[in-house]
Amino acid sequence: MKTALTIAGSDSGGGAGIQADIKTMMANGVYAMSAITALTAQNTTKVADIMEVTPQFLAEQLDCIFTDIRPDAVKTGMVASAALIRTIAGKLTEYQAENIVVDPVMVSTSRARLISEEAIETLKEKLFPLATVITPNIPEAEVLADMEIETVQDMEKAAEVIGTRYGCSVLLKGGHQKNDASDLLWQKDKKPVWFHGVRIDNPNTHGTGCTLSSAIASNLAKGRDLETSVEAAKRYISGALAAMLDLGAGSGPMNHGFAIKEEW
Ligand SMILES: Nc1ncnc2c1ncn2[C@@H]1O[C@H](COP(=O)(O)OP(=O)(O)OP(=O)(O)O)[C@@H](O)[C@H]1O
Ligand SMILES: Cc1ncc(CO)c(N)n1
Repeated sequence: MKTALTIAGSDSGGGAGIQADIKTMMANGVYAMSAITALTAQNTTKVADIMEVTPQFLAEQLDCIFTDIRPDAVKTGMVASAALIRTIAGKLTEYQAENIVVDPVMVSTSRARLISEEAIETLKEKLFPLATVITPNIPEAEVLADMEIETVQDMEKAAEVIGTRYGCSVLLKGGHQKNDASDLLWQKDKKPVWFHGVRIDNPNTHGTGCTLSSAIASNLAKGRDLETSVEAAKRYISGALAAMLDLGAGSGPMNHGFAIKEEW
């Protein structure tokens, strides 16, 4: 069985972060492992508190994982501080990790800030150059490209600016667009590719970013190329949203197990 690792924060509400990642990896047919960067006390309406692990403890988790079950792909999510990002970059380099998907998580769906200003700089400098692909949403891409994004043309420009600036492929997610939910993949020396998605009328989108990046990592772990992996991930997230789970008082989680039968 192929294996995947998520390096991210725990969401006590179960819809985003480590919990979304593990559910997604399992549903996509790979063995899931996790290195936790922080605990969040969180539900569908708020992030009440955050407790980070120390860089040393994160390093110990990564050592245990890589010296035993080698991940075929790695996904990184919420990493709030520069010291933790440096630890991750160091360990991924030391173990020559492959198929790395970096989700530059900055703000939760419930609008809580999940990264410090200083850490954004470290993310750009240390982690982006190691990434097979980074997966910013529109607000994150605006920060990374220093420009406003309103139109499809703006998305194409921003993806090119980010990819050229940081030397990695970029999947600019269009979940925050008004009309559709199409994502753009920019790769060096290739034509940009649009992955067209129909906007599903579902207000429960907690954890969509975590889920998409984990589904991409799962497919890369299975040996698929980046374009095929994004296409499969898009199908998976559309299915999870279309299942119309409705839990919690805020923007609720998706049904990650929509394709799993309930009875055995
Ligand atoms: N209503 C929707 N219908 C269909 N697809 C959607 C919808 N909302 C988001 N998506 C898709 O979900 C994926 C994640 O995109 P999005 O822009 O929501 O990420 P995000 O903002 O990082 O998520 P998060 O809310 O976890 O921070 C993308 O493939 C996007 O196109
Ligand atoms: C732990 C965690 N990671 C990522 C997100 C972004 O959705 C979140 N809300 N919580």
